[in-house]
Amino acid sequence: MNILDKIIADKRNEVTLKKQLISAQDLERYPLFGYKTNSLATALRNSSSGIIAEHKRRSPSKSVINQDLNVQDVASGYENAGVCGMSVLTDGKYFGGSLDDLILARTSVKMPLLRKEFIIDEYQILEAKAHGADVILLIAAVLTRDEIKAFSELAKSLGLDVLLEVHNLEELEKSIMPSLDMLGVNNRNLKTFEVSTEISKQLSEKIPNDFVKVSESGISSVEAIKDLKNYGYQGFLIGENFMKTTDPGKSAAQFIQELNAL
Ligand SMILES: O=C(O)c1ccccc1NCC(=O)[C@H](O)[C@H](O)COP(=O)(O)O
Repeated sequence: MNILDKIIADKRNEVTLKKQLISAQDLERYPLFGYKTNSLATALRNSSSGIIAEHKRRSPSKSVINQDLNVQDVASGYENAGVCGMSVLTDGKYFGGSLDDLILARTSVKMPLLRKEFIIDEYQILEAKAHGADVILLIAAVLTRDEIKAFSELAKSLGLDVLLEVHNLEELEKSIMPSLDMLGVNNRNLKTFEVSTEISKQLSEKIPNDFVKVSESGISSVEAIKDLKNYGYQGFLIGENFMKTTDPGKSAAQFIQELNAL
């Protein structure tokens, strides 16, 4: 069983339990459910840097990255640095995140927030909305085309943007549909955990121009971004490179300064 299969098996149990505790109707009564969302896709189209900075305490590939920081400080630091949006990992078991992190980030910043989660049920989309997200992630590797369609249409009806993530051409070809806003190529091989932006480059010409192209994972240099921009990428999801430092906001600010100077 690869890591994604393990995460999804645990997630199915987690969602079943959560649904018994809080109903979908209850989620719709949460104060943040009515929050007016901001489009990440629009922010990326209008940005020169295109950075989506992630809050990531730990991961299956790196174990502990940084457990000492306050999510509100990280969020404010990223916003002050001028990133386009923030990704907040809400999985607890594998990434040390939570929905509380999402709420805390929401109360600290106005920029678009991505709920970075392994979504396998419409319930989690309502949860994302109820906890202040602007964007959800859908992972093609763990969803059927019918699920991608139903989940993305639900998200759009709630005013959420949808980032669809793929790892290969097969996943990309099965997923393309108008209810998606951004197509993300994940550079991390989930079998070996190796990262290479080559896959983003290879798939770039297969992604129709109607979607904002996002390259995800393993990005640690401004040169890599310059290179990816030549392949049409407008969004760059960066976690570990900022989170491994004592001040992720400051690291993001320096990174953006370097990028602008290229
Ligand atoms: O990061 C992992 O080890 C990982 C393992 C299994 C599934 C997903 C995983 N990461 C989620 C992400 O997509 C990344 O956190 C995100 O793209 C940022 O990546 P990085 O800049 O390399 O931290």
